[in-house]
Amino acid sequence: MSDGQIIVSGLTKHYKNVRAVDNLSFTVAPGRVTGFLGPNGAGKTTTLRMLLNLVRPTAGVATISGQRYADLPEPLRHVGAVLEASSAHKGRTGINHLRVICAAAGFPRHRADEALALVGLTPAAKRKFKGYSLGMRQRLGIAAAMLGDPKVLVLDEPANGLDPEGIRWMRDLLKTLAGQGRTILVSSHLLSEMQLLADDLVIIAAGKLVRQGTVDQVMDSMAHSVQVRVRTPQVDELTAALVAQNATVTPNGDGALLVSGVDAPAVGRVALKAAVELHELTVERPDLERVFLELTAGKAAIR
Ligand SMILES: Nc1ncnc2c1ncn2[C@@H]1O[C@H](COP(=O)(O)OP(=O)(O)OP(=O)(O)O)[C@@H](O)[C@H]1O
Repeated sequence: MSDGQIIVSGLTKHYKNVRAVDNLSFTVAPGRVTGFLGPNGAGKTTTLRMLLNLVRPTAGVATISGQRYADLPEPLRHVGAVLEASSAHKGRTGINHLRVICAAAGFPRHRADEALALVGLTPAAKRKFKGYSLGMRQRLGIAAAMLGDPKVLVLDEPANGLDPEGIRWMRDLLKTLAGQGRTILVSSHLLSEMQLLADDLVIIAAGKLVRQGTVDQVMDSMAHSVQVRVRTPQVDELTAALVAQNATVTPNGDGALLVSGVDAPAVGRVALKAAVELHELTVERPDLERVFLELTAGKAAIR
């Protein structure tokens, strides 16, 4: 029951004419930060809402630690969720907002202080919510989700509105929580964010799974776009030798060559065999932004 694994299996949600989520299956492991990534309208929020029993699936099932959310004996102690920017009674202080939730959920009152400290809001404990910045509201939302000390944390676009320092803070917090063995599932439509935040990625487009794996695996799955950057004083000899091995060679304009179709060791071997001197041999990995665009292109029609 406490393993914290999330399993999404054949999950489907149809609204009138829209297949918001379409036979989606993936797993989320405990002890890791999983980025749930997709362009706007891909179906992320709908998926998270089905996971949390807020939307009824048309088909399929989502379980947390082997049970549907609705069947978890103490859901708030098992799963914390931040689905949109935290809202609270405007005149209430941050600490009182959390104490009210503790009282309603039956959590000990001291959890409010602990959760506020966890998100670094202790100095603003007695300030009213209406004076909180968007970043502070996001932090308060996470504090509220953590009140039950949950094994699983689900966050929908938590970095929205955060400045770079706020995003850094969020990354450190989520990595710490994952390091404690918790399952962290965090959605975003922004790649740059996920590149910083996530260990694993689940990428969806138009309600369907596009890729799942570690950040590195997802990158490697796009191996055809990996290029080898090479520099040599014998450009013509090396180009001819590589082309003979079916590699594609493109001058980079700065004196270097970009080679695709063969990996870096192969370029080294070809150069050695052709007695070509190398001054540089590096792997140019595509950035996640490019991978993401390639993966979701054409599937992410604006809906
Ligand atoms: N209650 C609803 N009724 C009808 N269509 C809906 C409803 N909720 C979502 N949709 C549609 O389902 C699709 C997926 O929406 P969803 O909000 O899950 O995507 P998302 O990936 O979270 O996108 P965003 O990042 O823009 O929030 C969209 O086309 C959306 O318009």
